[in-house]
This record gives sequence, structure tokens and C-alpha cells, in this order.
Amino acid sequence: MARIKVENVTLHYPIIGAGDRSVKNRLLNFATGGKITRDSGTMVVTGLDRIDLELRDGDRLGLIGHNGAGKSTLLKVLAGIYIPTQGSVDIEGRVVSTLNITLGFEQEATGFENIFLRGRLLGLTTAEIEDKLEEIAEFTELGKYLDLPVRVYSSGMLMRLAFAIMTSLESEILLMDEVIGTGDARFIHKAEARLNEFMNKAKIMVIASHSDDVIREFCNTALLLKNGTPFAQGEIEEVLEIYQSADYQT
Ligand SMILES: Nc1ncnc2c1ncn2[C@@H]1O[C@H](COP(=O)(O)OP(=O)(O)OP(=O)(O)O)[C@@H](O)[C@H]1O
Repeated sequence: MARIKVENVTLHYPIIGAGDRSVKNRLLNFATGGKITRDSGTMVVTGLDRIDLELRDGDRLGLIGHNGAGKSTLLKVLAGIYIPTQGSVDIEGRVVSTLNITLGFEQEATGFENIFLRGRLLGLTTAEIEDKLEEIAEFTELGKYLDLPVRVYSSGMLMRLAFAIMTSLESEILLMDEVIGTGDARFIHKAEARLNEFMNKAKIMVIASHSDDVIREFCNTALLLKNGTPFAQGEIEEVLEIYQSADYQT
């Protein structure tokens, strides 16, 4: 069984070296992003503000909200990339996230070597990686490039490699932002089928997206954020409607 329990989570980003802001700038910041305040001289952006969340097997949560509402910050907190300033995050289950998936490759190592390096980092044994190696290599269609250092890869080629490794894993909790943005049209089409399979295997999924269609297709519950705070949560169509309402937009 997988489980996510987030209690009263607040996350502050201290902004070192930010200058003073005029009243006009403060007003302009009101509608977008988290709240900006000052804490003993340091500017602080509130990325998340008192979030409570509980997810169990079968939950597919769509995170929605304006630019800077806190969607990516919440994903990063769930992925363990950020530690909350306040509150607690309790996760049971193996987490795989698509955040920054092309980062962290060893530039001088080959594609094949990077499959091993990343596999080990993600907790697989050498034997487990060997079992998956052929299938990963085939899916990337990178052929002889897999014997070359990844520093010579284009961004689309790196994405293919990262995507193929990630989707070969078994995740219990899957955290996703916009994942297959790069890549040519044919690869995206092929990747979609693999992504669907990968998502179906996850017990819990959290997706941040600006697309109502993505939320409708992949999620069964939604959380609407505004300036880092929950504004509405529950049934998808109801939450999407609130997202469009004057109440939320002002
Ligand atoms: N590294 C950072 N340093 C400082 N502030 C940050 C950082 N990352 C995000 N923020 C701030 O936190 C708030 C929430 O940002 P976040 O990226 O989580 O929003 P989002 O809902 O994912 O937005 P978008 O839809 O534009 O991707 C914003 O006010 C943003 O300026």
C-alpha cells in the first residue's frame, strides 16, 4: 500500500540580495505567485502556505492553479527535493518523479554507462539494470550513440534516454510535471503509449498541469491552489469550474 500524508506544510523561499520593492510592485505581485513578505530584512516568497493532503492507493491528483500558485513547489516537496519550512510530509512507497529528468547525467560517460549510473542511483541492482538494458536501449532508438559520451547528445536525445530509463522503473508514487515536451512528433507519439502503461502501474499519481484535458484524462481528484494555499479540492469538474470563477480569478 502507498500513502502520502502532508500536514500543515508551509514552504518559504528566502530571496538573498533582493532589493526593496515599491508599493506598485507589491500590488502587481498580488495576482501571480506566492505572497512576498520581509523577514528581518530578507525578502521571503511563500511558495506553499498551510497545505494538508492525504492520498492513498488509486488516487490520481491533478494540481491546478495560476502561474506561481505553488504546483511545482508542492511536487518538489513530495519528491523530497525541498524540505518544508513548517509541517510534515509522510510518504510510504517508492517515489519516481519526472521533475528535471534530464539533469544529473554524467557528461563524460556514455549513454549505456549513464543507464547503469542512473539505475544505481534509483536503487536498482546491477543485475536488475542488466535485465532492463536491452529494452531501454531499444526504446531510445539512439543506436550507436549509446556508446558515445552524453555530452554530444542533443536535448531531444537526452530526453529520450532519461524518459526510457524513468519509465522502465516500477513506481508506487508517480509525480509528474509537463514531461515529454521535447522530442520529435513521432517519438512523442511512441512515448505516450509507454507513459500510459507506466502511469497505470503507479498506485498514487500527482500531476501538475495547465491543461484541463490532461487533468480530465489522467486524474480522479483535483487540488486548486492560489498563492500557495488550497482554494478548492475534490471532484474534477467542480474544481475546474471554480478555477474559472470570478471568485478565484480576482
Ligand atoms: N527557486 C525559487 N526561489 C524563489 N522563489 C521561488 C522558487 N521557485 C518557485 N518560487 C516561487 O514560489 C511560488 C510558487 O512557484 P511554483 O513554481 O511552485 O508555481 P507553479 O504553480 O508551479 O507555477 P507555473 O504554473 O508558472 O509553473 C512563486 O511565487 C515563485 O516565484
